[in-house]
Amino acid sequence: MGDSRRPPTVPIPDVEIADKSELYRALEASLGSSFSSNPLAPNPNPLIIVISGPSGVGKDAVIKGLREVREGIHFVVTATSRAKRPGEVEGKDYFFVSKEEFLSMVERDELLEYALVYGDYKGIPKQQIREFMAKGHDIVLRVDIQGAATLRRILGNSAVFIFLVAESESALVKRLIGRKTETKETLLVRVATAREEVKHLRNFDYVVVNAEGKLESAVKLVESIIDAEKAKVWQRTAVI
Ligand SMILES: Nc1ncnc2c1ncn2[C@@H]1O[C@H](COP(=O)(O)OP(=O)(O)OP(=O)(O)O)[C@@H](O)[C@H]1O
Repeated sequence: MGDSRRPPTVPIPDVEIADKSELYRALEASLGSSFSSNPLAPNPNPLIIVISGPSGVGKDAVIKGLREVREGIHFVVTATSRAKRPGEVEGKDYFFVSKEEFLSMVERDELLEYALVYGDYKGIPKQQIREFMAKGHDIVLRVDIQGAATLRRILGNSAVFIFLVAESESALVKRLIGRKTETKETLLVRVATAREEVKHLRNFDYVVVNAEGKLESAVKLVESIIDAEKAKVWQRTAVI
Protein backbone atom coordinates (compact mmCIF):
# COMPACT_ATOMS: atom_id res chain seq x y z
CA MET A 1 0.00 0.00 0.00
CA GLY A 2 1.42 3.41 -1.03
CA ASP A 3 1.40 6.49 1.22
CA SER A 4 -1.36 8.82 -0.09
CA ARG A 5 0.39 11.93 1.39
CA ARG A 6 3.47 11.36 -0.68
CA PRO A 7 3.73 13.35 -3.94
CA PRO A 8 3.90 11.32 -7.15
CA THR A 9 7.42 10.13 -7.83
CA VAL A 10 9.22 12.45 -10.24
CA PRO A 11 12.55 11.46 -11.65
CA ILE A 12 15.35 13.66 -10.35
CA PRO A 13 18.16 14.09 -12.86
CA ASP A 14 21.67 13.12 -11.96
CA VAL A 15 23.43 16.00 -10.15
CA GLU A 16 26.53 15.60 -12.32
CA ILE A 17 24.75 16.08 -15.61
CA ALA A 18 21.58 18.11 -14.88
CA ASP A 19 21.69 21.89 -15.10
CA LYS A 20 20.92 23.77 -11.88
CA SER A 21 17.47 25.01 -12.81
CA GLU A 22 16.41 21.62 -14.10
CA LEU A 23 17.50 20.05 -10.82
CA TYR A 24 15.74 22.78 -8.82
CA ARG A 25 12.44 22.24 -10.71
CA ALA A 26 12.71 18.49 -10.37
CA LEU A 27 13.16 18.82 -6.61
CA GLU A 28 10.08 21.06 -6.44
CA ALA A 29 8.07 18.63 -8.52
CA SER A 30 9.24 15.76 -6.40
CA LEU A 31 8.18 17.51 -3.19
CA GLY A 32 4.86 18.51 -4.77
CA SER A 33 5.17 22.28 -4.15
CA SER A 34 7.38 25.13 -5.26
CA PHE A 35 10.13 26.56 -3.06
CA SER A 36 9.15 29.79 -1.34
CA SER A 37 11.33 32.89 -1.38
CA ASN A 38 9.69 34.25 1.75
CA PRO A 39 12.11 34.96 4.62
CA LEU A 40 12.45 31.99 6.96
CA ALA A 41 13.13 34.19 10.00
CA PRO A 42 10.20 36.28 11.20
CA ASN A 43 10.65 40.06 11.42
CA PRO A 44 12.05 40.90 14.86
CA ASN A 45 9.82 42.93 17.18
CA PRO A 46 10.80 46.50 18.00
CA LEU A 47 12.88 46.41 21.17
CA ILE A 48 12.78 48.61 24.24
CA ILE A 49 16.33 48.91 25.54
CA VAL A 50 16.77 50.42 28.97
CA ILE A 51 20.25 51.80 29.60
CA SER A 52 21.05 52.59 33.19
CA GLY A 53 23.97 52.93 35.56
CA PRO A 54 25.38 55.24 38.22
CA SER A 55 25.72 58.95 37.65
CA GLY A 56 28.83 59.75 35.60
CA VAL A 57 29.35 56.20 34.31
CA GLY A 58 28.88 57.37 30.72
CA LYS A 59 25.22 56.72 29.87
CA ASP A 60 25.02 59.83 27.69
CA ALA A 61 28.40 59.10 26.11
CA VAL A 62 27.41 55.51 25.21
CA ILE A 63 24.06 56.63 23.87
CA LYS A 64 25.73 59.32 21.76
CA GLY A 65 28.07 56.64 20.37
CA LEU A 66 25.17 54.31 19.62
CA ARG A 67 23.34 57.09 17.83
CA GLU A 68 26.35 57.57 15.55
CA VAL A 69 26.71 53.92 14.56
CA ARG A 70 23.16 52.62 14.41
CA GLU A 71 20.00 53.59 12.58
CA GLY A 72 16.41 52.65 13.36
CA ILE A 73 16.65 53.52 17.05
CA HIS A 74 14.61 56.24 18.69
CA PHE A 75 16.35 57.72 21.71
CA VAL A 76 13.58 58.85 23.99
CA VAL A 77 13.86 62.44 25.08
CA THR A 78 13.08 62.62 28.79
CA ALA A 79 11.03 65.43 30.27
CA THR A 80 12.68 67.14 33.23
CA SER A 81 12.01 69.99 35.59
CA ARG A 82 15.74 70.59 36.14
CA ALA A 83 17.50 73.66 34.75
CA LYS A 84 19.30 73.39 31.44
CA ARG A 85 23.08 72.80 31.69
CA PRO A 86 25.34 74.79 29.36
CA GLY A 87 25.30 73.26 25.89
CA GLU A 88 22.09 71.27 26.40
CA VAL A 89 19.43 71.64 23.73
CA GLU A 90 15.66 71.68 24.32
CA GLY A 91 13.96 68.68 22.68
CA LYS A 92 17.29 67.00 21.99
CA ASP A 93 18.83 66.43 25.42
CA TYR A 94 15.62 66.85 27.41
CA PHE A 95 12.24 68.51 27.27
CA PHE A 96 12.70 71.19 29.90
CA VAL A 97 9.43 71.94 31.65
CA SER A 98 8.44 73.71 34.85
CA LYS A 99 7.56 71.72 37.96
CA GLU A 100 3.90 72.67 37.46
CA GLU A 101 3.90 71.50 33.82
CA PHE A 102 5.58 68.27 34.87
CA LEU A 103 2.98 67.54 37.52
CA SER A 104 0.13 68.10 35.09
CA MET A 105 1.75 65.57 32.70
CA VAL A 106 1.73 63.12 35.61
CA GLU A 107 -1.93 63.85 36.26
CA ARG A 108 -2.83 63.20 32.61
CA ASP A 109 -1.01 59.82 32.82
CA GLU A 110 1.30 60.84 30.00
CA LEU A 111 4.45 59.41 31.58
CA LEU A 112 5.52 55.79 31.55
CA GLU A 113 7.64 56.39 34.63
CA TYR A 114 8.79 59.41 36.58
CA ALA A 115 10.84 60.20 39.64
CA LEU A 116 12.17 62.99 41.75
CA VAL A 117 15.94 62.84 41.30
CA TYR A 118 18.22 65.11 43.32
CA GLY A 119 15.30 67.53 43.72
CA ASP A 120 14.24 67.55 40.06
CA TYR A 121 11.54 65.58 38.25
CA LYS A 122 12.44 63.33 35.33
CA GLY A 123 9.92 61.31 33.33
CA ILE A 124 9.42 59.31 30.15
CA PRO A 125 6.66 60.44 27.77
CA LYS A 126 4.59 57.43 26.62
CA GLN A 127 3.44 58.95 23.35
CA GLN A 128 6.97 59.16 21.94
CA ILE A 129 7.51 55.45 22.53
CA ARG A 130 4.20 54.44 20.97
CA GLU A 131 4.78 56.60 17.92
CA PHE A 132 8.24 55.25 17.12
CA MET A 133 7.48 51.61 17.93
CA ALA A 134 4.56 51.82 15.50
CA LYS A 135 7.10 52.82 12.83
CA GLY A 136 9.18 49.73 13.69
CA HIS A 137 11.93 51.62 15.51
CA ASP A 138 13.73 50.26 18.54
CA ILE A 139 13.52 52.43 21.61
CA VAL A 140 16.37 53.41 23.92
CA LEU A 141 15.50 54.71 27.35
CA ARG A 142 18.16 56.31 29.54
CA VAL A 143 17.23 56.14 33.20
CA ASP A 144 18.90 56.11 36.58
CA ILE A 145 18.87 52.96 38.71
CA GLN A 146 15.70 53.94 40.54
CA GLY A 147 13.99 54.49 37.15
CA ALA A 148 15.23 51.14 35.88
CA ALA A 149 13.75 49.38 38.92
CA THR A 150 10.39 51.06 38.29
CA LEU A 151 10.53 50.19 34.58
CA ARG A 152 11.31 46.58 35.42
CA ARG A 153 8.13 46.47 37.52
CA ILE A 154 6.12 48.02 34.68
CA LEU A 155 7.69 46.26 31.67
CA GLY A 156 8.96 43.03 33.24
CA ASN A 157 10.88 40.96 30.70
CA SER A 158 9.30 42.74 27.73
CA ALA A 159 12.27 45.16 27.65
CA VAL A 160 16.05 44.62 27.71
CA PHE A 161 17.82 46.09 30.72
CA ILE A 162 21.49 47.05 30.38
CA PHE A 163 23.59 48.16 33.36
CA LEU A 164 26.61 50.31 32.58
CA VAL A 165 29.51 50.20 35.00
CA ALA A 166 32.94 51.77 35.15
CA GLU A 167 35.88 49.41 35.50
CA SER A 168 36.21 50.39 39.17
CA GLU A 169 34.72 52.68 41.79
CA SER A 170 37.82 54.87 41.64
CA ALA A 171 37.50 55.30 37.86
CA LEU A 172 33.88 56.34 38.26
CA VAL A 173 34.70 59.01 40.84
CA LYS A 174 37.50 60.42 38.66
CA ARG A 175 35.15 60.58 35.67
CA LEU A 176 32.52 62.39 37.66
CA ILE A 177 35.11 64.90 38.95
CA GLY A 178 36.43 65.33 35.41
CA ARG A 179 33.01 66.25 34.06
CA LYS A 180 33.02 69.43 36.20
CA THR A 181 29.23 69.66 36.39
CA GLU A 182 28.93 68.99 40.12
CA THR A 183 29.23 71.01 43.29
CA LYS A 184 31.07 69.38 46.20
CA GLU A 185 27.69 68.58 47.77
CA THR A 186 26.13 66.91 44.70
CA LEU A 187 29.43 65.13 44.05
CA LEU A 188 29.30 63.55 47.49
CA VAL A 189 25.64 62.51 47.05
CA ARG A 190 26.30 61.02 43.61
CA VAL A 191 29.37 59.09 44.73
CA ALA A 192 27.63 57.73 47.84
CA THR A 193 24.58 56.78 45.76
CA ALA A 194 26.74 55.08 43.12
CA ARG A 195 28.24 52.85 45.81
CA GLU A 196 24.74 51.64 46.72
CA GLU A 197 23.56 51.37 43.13
CA VAL A 198 26.08 48.77 42.04
CA LYS A 199 24.20 46.36 44.29
CA HIS A 200 21.23 46.53 41.91
CA LEU A 201 23.09 44.76 39.13
CA ARG A 202 21.04 41.60 39.58
CA ASN A 203 17.88 43.30 38.33
CA PHE A 204 19.44 43.72 34.88
CA ASP A 205 19.79 41.42 31.87
CA TYR A 206 23.24 42.57 30.77
CA VAL A 207 26.22 44.42 32.26
CA VAL A 208 28.50 46.51 30.06
CA VAL A 209 31.82 47.89 31.31
CA ASN A 210 32.53 51.40 30.07
CA ALA A 211 36.25 51.52 30.86
CA GLU A 212 38.38 54.66 30.72
CA GLY A 213 39.24 55.43 27.10
CA LYS A 214 37.26 52.39 25.88
CA LEU A 215 33.96 54.03 25.05
CA GLU A 216 33.93 52.45 21.60
CA SER A 217 34.10 48.92 23.04
CA ALA A 218 31.19 49.67 25.34
CA VAL A 219 29.13 50.92 22.40
CA LYS A 220 30.07 47.80 20.39
CA LEU A 221 28.94 45.54 23.19
CA VAL A 222 25.58 47.32 23.43
CA GLU A 223 25.20 46.86 19.66
CA SER A 224 25.99 43.14 20.00
CA ILE A 225 23.34 42.82 22.70
CA ILE A 226 20.79 44.41 20.39
CA ASP A 227 21.83 42.09 17.54
CA ALA A 228 21.54 39.04 19.77
CA GLU A 229 18.10 40.14 20.98
CA LYS A 230 16.99 40.52 17.35
CA ALA A 231 18.07 36.94 16.66
CA LYS A 232 16.08 35.47 19.54
CA VAL A 233 13.49 32.87 18.61
CA TRP A 234 11.26 33.93 21.48
CA GLN A 235 11.11 37.69 21.07
CA ARG A 236 10.24 40.14 23.79
CA THR A 237 6.96 41.91 23.07
CA ALA A 238 6.61 45.30 24.72
CA VAL A 239 3.28 47.08 24.83
CA ILE A 240 3.13 50.64 26.12
N1 LIG B 1 34.79 55.36 28.41
C1 LIG B 1 35.02 56.61 28.81
N2 LIG B 1 36.30 57.04 28.98
C2 LIG B 1 36.56 58.29 29.38
N3 LIG B 1 35.63 59.23 29.67
C3 LIG B 1 34.35 58.87 29.54
C4 LIG B 1 33.97 57.56 29.11
N4 LIG B 1 32.63 57.48 29.07
C5 LIG B 1 32.18 58.70 29.47
N5 LIG B 1 33.19 59.53 29.75
C6 LIG B 1 33.13 60.92 30.26
O1 LIG B 1 32.66 60.81 31.61
C7 LIG B 1 31.79 61.89 31.95
C8 LIG B 1 30.44 61.35 32.41
O2 LIG B 1 29.77 60.75 31.31
P1 LIG B 1 28.22 60.99 31.02
O3 LIG B 1 27.85 62.42 31.21
O4 LIG B 1 27.93 60.33 29.72
O5 LIG B 1 27.61 60.13 32.24
P2 LIG B 1 26.09 59.83 32.63
O6 LIG B 1 26.07 58.41 33.08
O7 LIG B 1 25.23 60.20 31.49
O8 LIG B 1 25.92 60.80 33.88
P3 LIG B 1 24.56 61.41 34.58
O9 LIG B 1 23.71 60.24 34.95
O10 LIG B 1 25.09 62.13 35.78
O11 LIG B 1 23.96 62.34 33.57
C9 LIG B 1 31.69 62.74 30.69
O12 LIG B 1 32.58 63.81 30.81
C10 LIG B 1 32.08 61.78 29.58
O13 LIG B 1 32.62 62.45 28.45
